Amino acid sequence: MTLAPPHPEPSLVLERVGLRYGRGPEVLSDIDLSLPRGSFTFLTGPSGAGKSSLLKLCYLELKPSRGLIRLFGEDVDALKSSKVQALRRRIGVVLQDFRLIDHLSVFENVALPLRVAGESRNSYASDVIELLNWVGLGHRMGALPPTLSGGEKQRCAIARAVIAKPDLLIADEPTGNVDPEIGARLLRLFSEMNRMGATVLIATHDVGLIDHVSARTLRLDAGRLNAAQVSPPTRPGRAA
Ligand SMILES: Nc1ncnc2c1ncn2[C@@H]1O[C@H](COP(=O)(O)OP(=O)(O)OP(=O)(O)O)[C@@H](O)[C@H]1O
Repeated sequence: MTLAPPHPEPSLVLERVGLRYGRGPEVLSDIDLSLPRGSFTFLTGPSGAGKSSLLKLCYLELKPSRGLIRLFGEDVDALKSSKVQALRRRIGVVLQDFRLIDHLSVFENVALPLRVAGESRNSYASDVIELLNWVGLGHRMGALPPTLSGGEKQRCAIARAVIAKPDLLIADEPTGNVDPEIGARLLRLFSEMNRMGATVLIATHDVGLIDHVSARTLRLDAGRLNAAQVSPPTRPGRAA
């Protein structure tokens, strides 16, 4: 029998991280952040505080100007780029600009992480269809992204982020373009991923979202992270 280590390595650790764009001022300063494995964290803060920039550091789209990032126990700075790419494939990401591939259908966009992982269409088709039905895109499976509404693009991006059951799920305003009912449904999806073991980090202005799940909430103000607090759900049970 193999016993789990008493203190498993956090999914992500940032130590004294700072970020500046080019020669501009530091937009993030002295960020200390640890995401324990299987944790659920919300990131809030006013527009321009640096939430999107911090998420981009977390999924290694940006390099910090100073400080250290450890992802899944690995010091990112010391890794070869092939290893960095392998670590990034363990992250599901939902970005504000969605980054869907315009010439691939909704189905193909969502299936892409599985295709890249070498799975055959036969093995994943029913999972992709089930997930698309769950996010309310069952009727748009053959559509190309440029023909989708903002909310449909967002749901497609979320489905793509979760289809491969990532170890770490990072989402930037994932309910920004949908009505409250669909927002609650999407939050259920994130909660379910978390229940299955994924570490979840969501940046949001949506206080309603935060109120519906028991999670740690971090606040960014002018590029600095404030002490954590745990927000119990205002309603009993898990996500709405
Ligand atoms: N590519 C870039 N080049 C230069 N400055 C940038 C770039 N991206 C963001 N910034 C600056 O970094 C700061 C933080 O921006 P960021 O988008 O991370 O904030 P945010 O909290 O996500 O804002 P919002 O809630 O409006 O999305 C802002 O001052 C912004 O102007």
